[in-house]
Amino acid sequence: MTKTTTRFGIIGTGRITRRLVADLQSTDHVAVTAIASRDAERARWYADQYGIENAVNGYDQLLARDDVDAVYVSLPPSMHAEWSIAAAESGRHVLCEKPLAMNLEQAKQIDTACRTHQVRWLDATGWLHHERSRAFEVWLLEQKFGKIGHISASVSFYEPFQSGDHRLDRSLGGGCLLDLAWYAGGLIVFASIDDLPISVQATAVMRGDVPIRVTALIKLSDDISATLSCGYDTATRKWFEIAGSKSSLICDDFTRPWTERPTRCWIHDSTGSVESHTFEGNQERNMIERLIGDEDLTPLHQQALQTQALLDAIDRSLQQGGQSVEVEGV
Ligand SMILES: NC(=O)C1=CN([C@@H]2O[C@H](COP(=O)(O)OP(=O)(O)OC[C@H]3O[C@@H](n4cnc5c(N)ncnc54)[C@H](OP(=O)(O)O)[C@@H]3O)[C@@H](O)[C@H]2O)C=CC1
Ligand SMILES: O=C1CO[C@H](CO)[C@@H](O)[C@@H]1O
Repeated sequence: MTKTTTRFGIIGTGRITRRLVADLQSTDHVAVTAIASRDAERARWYADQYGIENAVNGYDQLLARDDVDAVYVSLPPSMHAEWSIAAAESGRHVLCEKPLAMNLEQAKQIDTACRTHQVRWLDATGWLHHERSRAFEVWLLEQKFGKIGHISASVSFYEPFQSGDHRLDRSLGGGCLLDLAWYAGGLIVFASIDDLPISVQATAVMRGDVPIRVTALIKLSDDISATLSCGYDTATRKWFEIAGSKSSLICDDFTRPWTERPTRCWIHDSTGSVESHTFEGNQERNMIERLIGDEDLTPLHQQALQTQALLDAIDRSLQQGGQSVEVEGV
């Protein structure tokens, strides 16, 4: 894409839309021209509230407009594939909320539709685009921590759900597996470099048919293991650790949703020395810039598909009573 303005249309008016709209509007070469809701009055309210020129009644009506170059799909997970594919088929670039889809098959369909229609896509997984993640990547590639033995990722928020919250509705993609393990699983995939997850054993705490805590033991190779734990039942926890033969990286704030405050990580070695690093930046703006830029996004697409494959395997293990299952290669 050139440095002309990319005009975004937003589909959905949920909680996260309120946050991302500001990041879209404050990114250079981006304008938000329209927002669509299932409800005309809600679209009007959002448009007025956030200074968006056009309020659109119905998602398909947004795709029929000629002032939209890219679509931000901000809907419950069960609707991500349908509307991302529809956006791609109408020639629009796609920024789809996390989790990319309900499963790997749908995720691949989104990727294929975007390739076929030659549009760019990203899932809106902010942490991947933080300055800190770039530093982690460099450290991993230069083997700063020595030989990796274990990776641990944990994401929890205590959720006193409002009734009707889509996160408690399985048919809409509710539950912490898709919602929160997307973050933790993504981190494990990100940190594993060439040793992608190969098998998984998982257990869950359920509320009705929806997992509200998921814990998984993941094998990356014969000598690398990972643990993942996510839930709605404990206070906020966003923990990530990469333990290597020389040192361990510890980060206690890795998803950093919705704030621009500085974030830290620590590297502990076996002599007891601790190195501290502080990072700043707006991960969401970085993400939007990458989407509208001309960088090859294939590695980020692979990361998303591999994360989705890991979540599929965790789900299969849960359905099989916690048995060890293989992770499909992507
Ligand atoms: N990147 C991040 O940091 C975050 C990402 N998310 C992700 O964003 C997505 C949306 O989450 P969130 O904003 O919390 O969701 P909300 O439930 O607050 O909003 C979802 C929106 O989707 C639309 N919608 C369409 N059909 C339905 C339906 N059947 N039930 C409920 N809503 C429907 C509604 O908009 P309308 O009726 O106006 O059309 C609604 O406002 C999820 O995939 C979630 O995982 C969430 C929080 C943080
Ligand atoms: O991605 C997310 C970040 O935090 C929320 C907790 O309030 C999650 O439920 C959400 O989907």
